[in-house]
Amino acid sequence: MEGFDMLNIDFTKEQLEILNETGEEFRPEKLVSLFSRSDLNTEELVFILKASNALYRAGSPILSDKQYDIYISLLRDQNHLHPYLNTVEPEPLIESKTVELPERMLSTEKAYSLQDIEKWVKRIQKAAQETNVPEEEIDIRVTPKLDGYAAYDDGDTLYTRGDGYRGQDVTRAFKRGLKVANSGERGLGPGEIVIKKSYFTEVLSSYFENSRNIQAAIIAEKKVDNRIQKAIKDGACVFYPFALLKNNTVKISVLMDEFESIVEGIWSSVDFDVDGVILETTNETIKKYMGATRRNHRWQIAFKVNEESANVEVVRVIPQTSRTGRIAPVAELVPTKLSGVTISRVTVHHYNMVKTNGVGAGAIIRLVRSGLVIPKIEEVLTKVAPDIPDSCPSCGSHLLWESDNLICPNKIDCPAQTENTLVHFFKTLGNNDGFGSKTIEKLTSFGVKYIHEIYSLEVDDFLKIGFGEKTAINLFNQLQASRSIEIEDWRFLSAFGVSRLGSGNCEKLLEHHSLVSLFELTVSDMIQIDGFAEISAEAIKEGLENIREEFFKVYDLGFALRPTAIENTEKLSSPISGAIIVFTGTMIEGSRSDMEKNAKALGAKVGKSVTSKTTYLVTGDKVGETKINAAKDKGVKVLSEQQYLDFIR
Ligand SMILES: NC(=O)c1ccc[n+]([C@@H]2O[C@H](COP(=O)([O-])OP(=O)(O)OC[C@H]3O[C@@H](n4cnc5c(N)ncnc54)[C@H](O)[C@@H]3O)[C@@H](O)[C@H]2O)c1
Ligand SMILES: [Zn+2]
Repeated sequence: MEGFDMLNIDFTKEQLEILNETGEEFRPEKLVSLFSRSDLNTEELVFILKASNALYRAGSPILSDKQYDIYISLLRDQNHLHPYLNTVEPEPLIESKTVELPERMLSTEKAYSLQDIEKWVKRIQKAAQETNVPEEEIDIRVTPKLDGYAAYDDGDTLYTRGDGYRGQDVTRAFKRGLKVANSGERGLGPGEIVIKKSYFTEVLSSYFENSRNIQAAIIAEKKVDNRIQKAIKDGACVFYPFALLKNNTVKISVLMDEFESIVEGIWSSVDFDVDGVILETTNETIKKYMGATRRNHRWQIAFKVNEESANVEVVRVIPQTSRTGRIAPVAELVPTKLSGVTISRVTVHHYNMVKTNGVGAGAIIRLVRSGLVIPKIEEVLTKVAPDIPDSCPSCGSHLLWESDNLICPNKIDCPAQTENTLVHFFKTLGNNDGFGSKTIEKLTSFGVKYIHEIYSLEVDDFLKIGFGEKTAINLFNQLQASRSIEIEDWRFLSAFGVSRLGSGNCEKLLEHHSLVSLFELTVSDMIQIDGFAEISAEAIKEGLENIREEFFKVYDLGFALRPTAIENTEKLSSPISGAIIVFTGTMIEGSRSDMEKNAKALGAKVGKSVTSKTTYLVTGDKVGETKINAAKDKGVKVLSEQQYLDFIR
């Protein structure tokens, strides 16, 4: 059967113990015999699933996720109503007592291919049609799927997911010093307990086999190991609420076109174990309409990939000078097939890696490709003495080390840097054709160095440089088009390729300041804006200073720039801006979720339950005296729905 040939059926001592402890009759010999068969009946499939789940939850999986999910789909084919498919796979109990969860916690539907995602997108679009939601209003939020221990924080109690309805009280984890990621507050609902990958590798990996063992220890009743206690104190273990996750939210119409780069970006956006990405629509009407099965939300899906790896020989490592002068080491490989495509080159992180890991001709590396993601070097199996260049392959300048990187310091006339900067400009604008690396190479060989010089070229000039007549006219027309077709001002700015000014940061800055005024910002202006730390603000300021002259030469040519909307000032001037509000009880004038959304739009934060940090408790109908008094005791101001509405109006 496909996907099962690499199955490891030697049980470890730990796995045998786990199977034993479940108290069920999961005999290892029976499992082994079932694993080798492809004609399983329903009962046998469920046996495999239950036993594998027990091993997986205890931190010692016997199957890969893909293999497990194949068994799930076999069971679904035989009986899609089977109870095992309609529940959340249970976690082992840490102690016997369970408590009801404040909100149901579900599993997710899985997709392993683009086709699966396309089908899901179609279902969302259908739901949108049926509820009269225009296509442009469907946003898809993409977040990393954290591979930790699922938990729920209502502000007072921390719960495990349990069976999705009832979990266990593990508030003790917070008492042990566990923090909420991103210095977030308590009460943000569902999330995962996770451990920083880098910390695990550097500090814990010689003592613990995997991070799952540690996650389990953080919430366990028994005393925590000193190393784990230190990891908690160091902030390496955190509870990460999904609400705080870095996300990429895109219109549904562009999702499939940009799928690879979105997945790649999100997959590597956190320093935690990630086993996929979560896609979900954020439109409340659609969410409500689609609802959930007993196992998963229909408006959410997890994209997972099957990882493949191969040991590959390096032919040589070629240095390539990038736009910023960084020398990128590119390893040429003996062509190797991996997840269906032939791979013949892979980028090594930086030259320090080449040096310390001995990547050079003859080295053997382990190459991993996770589904669509670009392959990467997982490990260097056989090191060799590497070749470290000392001069720039493009301009011959003497290279300098700057932390992990080799840098060509020749900012002014290194052809590679010039070419890549120009290519980057036109590629980022994205509203023109023809200025790819071949054209740019030709132009620079004639001494063109700057963007504004390209814009001064006439048809005649292109002819003189050696372009054919048709191409010359086309290039000239494309230049005009690139100025008259409207583009967002953040895109225009990011086209200049200032380090740390990718499109995201450009947009964030432009939400607070106009394009031209960015050049006058001080570091302290910049760090007022959410997401800018001092170091990046300094780098951005320096970067802007470096492009100032060229930027204004280009800007003055007149582009059709669409300004980014400046952040809503209504938000900042509203009476509840910055307040933390909890809504409770049945509201009369509108639904509670609408009120919560409105409060957020007015700049407030909405909490799930009252803590000493809460500013207001807004009470609807039928709220008990005890609840109100408890809030007052915590110093929280209590408002009735009407008082609250008067207050914000
Ligand atoms: N290898 C095995 O033997 C084995 C056994 C059992 C289960 N599994 C794997 O686990 C899956 C089912 O387990 P599950 O239900 O615990 O997990 P899941 O893979 O279905 O994921 C659902 C969970 O993802 C979490 N999550 C992480 N990041 C999130 C984000 N950004 N947004 C929303 N939710 C996020 C949530 O806690 C949610 O409960 C199986 O499909 C299989 O892949 C493997
Ligand atoms: Zn150079």
